[in-house]
Amino acid sequence: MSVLQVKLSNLTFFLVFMIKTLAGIGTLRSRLTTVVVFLVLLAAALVAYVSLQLGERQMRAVVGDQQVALLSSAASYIDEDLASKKTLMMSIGEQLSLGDYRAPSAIQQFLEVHASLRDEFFNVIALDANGNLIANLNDRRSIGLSNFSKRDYFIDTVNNREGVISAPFRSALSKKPVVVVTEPVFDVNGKLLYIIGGAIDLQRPRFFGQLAVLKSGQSGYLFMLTKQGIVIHHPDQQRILMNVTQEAGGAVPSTLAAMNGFEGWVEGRSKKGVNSLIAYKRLFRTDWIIGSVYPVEEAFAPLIDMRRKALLASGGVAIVAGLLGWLAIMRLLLPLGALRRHVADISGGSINIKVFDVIRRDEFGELSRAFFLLSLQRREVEEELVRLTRTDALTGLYNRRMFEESMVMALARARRNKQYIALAYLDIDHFKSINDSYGHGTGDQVLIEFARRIKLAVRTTDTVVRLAGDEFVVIFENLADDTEIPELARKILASIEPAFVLGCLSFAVTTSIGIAINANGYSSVGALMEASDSALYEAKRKGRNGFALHRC
Ligand SMILES: Nc1nc2c(ncn2[C@@H]2O[C@H](COP(=O)(O)OP(=O)(O)OP(=O)(O)O)[C@@H](O)[C@H]2O)c(=O)[nH]1
Repeated sequence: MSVLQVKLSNLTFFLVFMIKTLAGIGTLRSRLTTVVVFLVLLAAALVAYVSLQLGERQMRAVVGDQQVALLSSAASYIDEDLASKKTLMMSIGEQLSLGDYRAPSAIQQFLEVHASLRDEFFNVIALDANGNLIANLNDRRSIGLSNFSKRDYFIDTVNNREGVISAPFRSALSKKPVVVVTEPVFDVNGKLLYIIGGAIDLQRPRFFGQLAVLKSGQSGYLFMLTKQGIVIHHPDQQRILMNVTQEAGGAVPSTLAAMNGFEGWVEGRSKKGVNSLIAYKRLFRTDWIIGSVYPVEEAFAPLIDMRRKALLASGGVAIVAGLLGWLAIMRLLLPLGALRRHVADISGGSINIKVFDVIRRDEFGELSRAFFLLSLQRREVEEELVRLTRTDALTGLYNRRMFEESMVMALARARRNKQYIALAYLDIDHFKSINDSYGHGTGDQVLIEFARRIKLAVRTTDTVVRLAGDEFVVIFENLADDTEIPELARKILASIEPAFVLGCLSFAVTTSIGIAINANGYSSVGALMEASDSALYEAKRKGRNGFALHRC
């Protein structure tokens, strides 16, 4: 599984976890806050991640290019050094040739006289055309004891008839790792007289001393090897003259690439397994390769520090933005809280539906208007239900239930105002025969018309009730005395007297009225009902279409 796949699967897992968590969070406010904080965190993390990635990539390129530039300086420094050594050898060869130095002792003396050679070379020797050692600046005792005709640098110089820079090797004379800069000396006829060679000690700081200064950071270092992989310079002295391809583990891939001509920088593991920026550059005068190793950990130390700071900064930004988001949501959702309270109040029985803010133009306004309309409809339905439970469906008068409530209150008022109260009990005479003669429907019409006439005959403050069937009651209030009662009864009888005209039918309807009177309201509903009932019985007994009056 690739790193990207791992990151994606982690992100998916995190998103699923977030959705499940959100579903479990109670209020809309807390869900919104969580979403905002989460999105801000995600955005901050993404911005930080992308910027760091871009920054890292650019920084890698800058540090890598810097390494190559560094190596180019080091390469030209070594090229210059080799060139000056070669020039010196040519000048020595020229002087030997012009001075016609032939005798080995003369050559030895010449070398010893030119002490400045020691500044540039570890040792200078002269070999005759057969490779025999004929002069040795460092040790004249070894003259004549060695032959170097098998050395590559000797063979190459003889064959090329010009000076060469040898491959590195261990000196037979000094046992030190060296490279040799040669120069052939010819007589006037072009015959090779001898070869002089200046040895450079590869461990001698002077030659590569400057390279140490050029290394990057504390843990970075420079190294040099030949195209064939022989180490010329390395901080680990043990590796000098070793061939990197033959060492344990072999050469690292980038070094193999460099041996095949690669120049530039790569990120990879060094020989010690440390992840590093490794750069390579070819020298101009030899087939040597100079390289640099710069451990990534040190190279990107500023970047790692920057990453930590960026994470802290983005975390801080996310916290502040999340906090602001939370405050904004709390502020924006205030009307929702008020709406919820209003709905709860109305469910709990409040009838004040004006609390809804129906003027708002936003979604809360729409919601408030919807709740307002809903509450209005509910109130109307409730009112209708109340009306239905209190009124008689046929006549529209109060029903028995309302009568009892009205009577209790009327009695209380009469007591309070020290007034008379009267209860008239009405029963239509021979109503059964109306039903029987004209049908039940006509009987209903009679009941409706009867109720209408009684309503008109009494004051608006008097209460008219249909108790059941053809039985009605009227509660008379605000009576100063009992003298006006008969007049009220006669008024009712008079209102019923005109013929009932129902469609094409016209007939007379009469009623009997039993009235109970009470002074000051000190009586019960039952007592008044009983008294009015017995008065009605009396009125019926007396021949109907009249009234009787009882006090209680
Ligand atoms: N059309 C109609 N008739 C009803 C209604 N409720 C009761 N009744 C009838 O009304 C009649 C009431 O008769 P009663 O009051 O008992 O007798 P009455 O004929 O009026 O005789 P008196 O009261 O003695 O004059 C019954 O026949 C009932 O069936 C109703 O809603 N509509």
